[in-house]
Amino acid sequence: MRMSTLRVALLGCGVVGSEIARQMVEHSDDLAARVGARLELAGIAVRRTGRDRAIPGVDPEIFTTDAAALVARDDVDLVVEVIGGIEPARGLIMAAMERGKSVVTANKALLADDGFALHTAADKHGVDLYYEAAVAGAIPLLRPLRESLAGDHVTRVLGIVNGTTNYILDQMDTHGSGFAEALEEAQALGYAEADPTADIEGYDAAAKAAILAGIAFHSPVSLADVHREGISEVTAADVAGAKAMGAVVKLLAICELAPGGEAVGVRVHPAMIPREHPLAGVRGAYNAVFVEAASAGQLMFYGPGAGGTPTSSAVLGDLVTVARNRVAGVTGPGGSWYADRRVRPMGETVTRYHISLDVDDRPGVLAAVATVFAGHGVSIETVRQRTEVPDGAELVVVTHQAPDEALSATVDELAKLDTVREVMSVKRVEGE
Ligand SMILES: NC(=O)C1=CN([C@@H]2O[C@H](COP(=O)(O)OP(=O)(O)OC[C@H]3O[C@@H](n4cnc5c(N)ncnc54)[C@H](O)[C@@H]3O)[C@@H](O)[C@H]2O)C=CC1
Ligand SMILES: N[C@@H](CC=O)C(=O)O
Ligand code: NA
Repeated sequence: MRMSTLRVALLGCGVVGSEIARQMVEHSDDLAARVGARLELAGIAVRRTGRDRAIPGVDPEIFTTDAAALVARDDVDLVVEVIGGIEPARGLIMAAMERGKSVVTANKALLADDGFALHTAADKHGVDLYYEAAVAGAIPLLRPLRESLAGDHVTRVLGIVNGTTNYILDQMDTHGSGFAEALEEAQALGYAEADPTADIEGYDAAAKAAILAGIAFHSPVSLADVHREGISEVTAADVAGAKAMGAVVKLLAICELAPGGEAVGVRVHPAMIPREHPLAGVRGAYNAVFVEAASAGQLMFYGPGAGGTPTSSAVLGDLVTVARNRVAGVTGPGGSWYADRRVRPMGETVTRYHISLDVDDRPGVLAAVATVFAGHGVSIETVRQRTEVPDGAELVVVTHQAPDEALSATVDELAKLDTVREVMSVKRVEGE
């Protein structure tokens, strides 16, 4: 009996798309055996044809600049979207689903912006929408959360989910590299988004945090709900200051269920973590995510979070899954947002601070500083004074846990003290 064929439209042929096409050709027999049908590239939508599009085994005639026409073709069964961004990706995915085609995408920006509507459309049209590559690249994370942990109660997801910023911070920590130089290397290696602002300013990690929180806590969370700070203001002095206290600076995504479960907190910001913490050892563009669940306890997922080849692994895994479902005439689990939880403002988050102050070196300064902390109910864990600062001193204060709003009000008031010449750096401390 002849094996049937499923025809795939590939939208986008950049870092990730070209790798998907290459592997679909190279591993076509294995993929067919796993799916129970051949996966054939029906067309590849690109922004411009005529460039050197040679992918061995791919007919140059299948490249097209008309993505909408490709998606609408009757001989296309499945659609893979790796263009990125909001439009035209959203319109193309919606059009595909309306025509009964299952979709695989790596597009975290879109999922964080409109995941609820996209899932609603997928359910309505009886198709699959899979996006494992959208969070933490190659690492299987969304499927374990949606499927393997569907019977457990997830309370916290914490991790490093942006390869570019981890690469930059790691280069700054290990080699003392400058920010710009490390960013250029990350772009050359294909880790960074087309517009690196998305990585550097934390938008990429925030989109991933929104997706993770929505799945983990069964409640819709969008990018706008995420408290976001990037790494563009992390200085060599911050990295050195962290080193001096046996810590390392990482950009963390933290999604947590508030006690009682009525609210969720979702935040992305640079934080100091102790060097002995497992996340401190995550180097280069690698990602790592801790998931804490009531019955499972602590789980850690680790691996390559960016780059064309690793990301293609997650996309092809999803493609095999939706193709198998298509062969079996079923769809996989859809969105699960039955719990309508409030998104807690950042001020309610309980955290710790590392604050570095440039102060006058004279009697009463420490007492004045301590009074400000006490006035906001913030307890100090350690104070260290360094006297290398010209005509003054550097006070480094590490706090106990306190609400973020009390900590930021403390910093605002410290900045107004006559004896404080400058608040040099403020970093949250996590992982203890
Ligand atoms: N590069 C990475 O490490 C990872 C990327 N992703 C996601 O994968 C997606 C693709 O990323 P990359 O391949 O890195 O980006 P890319 O910028 O290398 O590729 C996107 C391609 O789409 C093309 N394109 C733009 N508009 C188009 C249109 N209207 N029709 C057809 N083609 C069009 C561009 O010319 C470009 O070649 C994005 O959503 C990204 O966030 C996800 C995980 C990791
Ligand atoms: N730009 C992203 C790519 C993967 O999502 C990153 O650096 O992690
Ligand atoms: Na993933």
